[in-house]
Amino acid sequence: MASNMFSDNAASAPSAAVDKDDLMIPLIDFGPFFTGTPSDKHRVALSITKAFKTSGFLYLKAHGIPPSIVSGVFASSARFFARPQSEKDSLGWTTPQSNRGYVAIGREKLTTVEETTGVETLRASAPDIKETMELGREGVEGLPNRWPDHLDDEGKRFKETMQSFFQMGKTLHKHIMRAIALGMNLPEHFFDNSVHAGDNTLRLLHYPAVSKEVFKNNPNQVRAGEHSDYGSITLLFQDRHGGLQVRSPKGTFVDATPIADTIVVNAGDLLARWSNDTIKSTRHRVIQPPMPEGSENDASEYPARYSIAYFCNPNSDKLIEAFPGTFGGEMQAEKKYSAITSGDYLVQRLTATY
Ligand SMILES: O=C(O)CCC(=O)C(=O)O
Ligand SMILES: [Fe+2]
Repeated sequence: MASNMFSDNAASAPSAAVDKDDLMIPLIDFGPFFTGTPSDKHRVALSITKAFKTSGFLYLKAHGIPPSIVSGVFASSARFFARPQSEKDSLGWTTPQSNRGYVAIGREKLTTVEETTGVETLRASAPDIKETMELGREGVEGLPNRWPDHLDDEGKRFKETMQSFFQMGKTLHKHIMRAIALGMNLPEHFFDNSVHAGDNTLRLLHYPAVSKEVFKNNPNQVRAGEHSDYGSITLLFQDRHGGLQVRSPKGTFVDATPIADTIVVNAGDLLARWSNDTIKSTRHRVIQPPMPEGSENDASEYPARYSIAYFCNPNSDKLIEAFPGTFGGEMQAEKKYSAITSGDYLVQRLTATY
């Protein structure tokens, strides 16, 4: 019956988490992808793929990582950043090839400027006000993680917590890639062998409390500069303070306000390239959070913010070139990019920003 069909569709349609200046970011329930009928699964896959093709961003709930695990990772991250600076510096990030270790405030400048000289100028005028800890896949020859486990018991627990969370992110990446495969009319397991290594980066971020003066005195000041992500997809866990903004088709920046127990998922440049630009990698940035109404407005500082960005990547040795259905055919679309391995591409991009 037509009316039933209509109400079924209406009930299952994703709601808009953000809808401003032609930027629509849906909130998608991933649950039915795991437990629903094949048609539920297909419907979820299509809404995920549609979001990646339009805004490049979505919010995901029922993604399979329990909220208690996420809060444990946030707490462990906060304790890590509260360590003395000398301890953190002893675990410092070294090379783009490794991309592992602690990155102090001002070291990385996220930007859209591809040339290193431009990055240098920006870094000098308005460095990102953030510190990060980058954690990679374990067991890669010559590229060890910089764990604090030799420091104390807390350091040992940090290592266990992050290793276990790393595996959860890897699994979620696989499931989202399966949704994309279905949504792009490919076999569900099409990407499995391209992402199974888990060459991902778990980045813990801490944006320290900052005096309001800092932003007032420098209009270019941000917490993290405008950029797009480099890999396949990013799983972003935010705390309750906002500040993340996504660039709209109109060129404005629109708040991606935190929604409890959801993650923000966005497509990265490698997925855009892999999909022959049918999927969008959208620019975003982090600014000072909007201040809540009331007494906090009088505070002289913006509060600290923590986030967790789990950058998913194809296997390092995977040759990335347009996948089937995104070139040729009726649209007569050309392959827009030459093939490059995921590992080489990421090193190129990281070299430009550090
Ligand atoms: O902290 C955030 O909310 C976003 C961080 C981010 O975009 C990044 O590290 O690539
Ligand atoms: Fe990002």
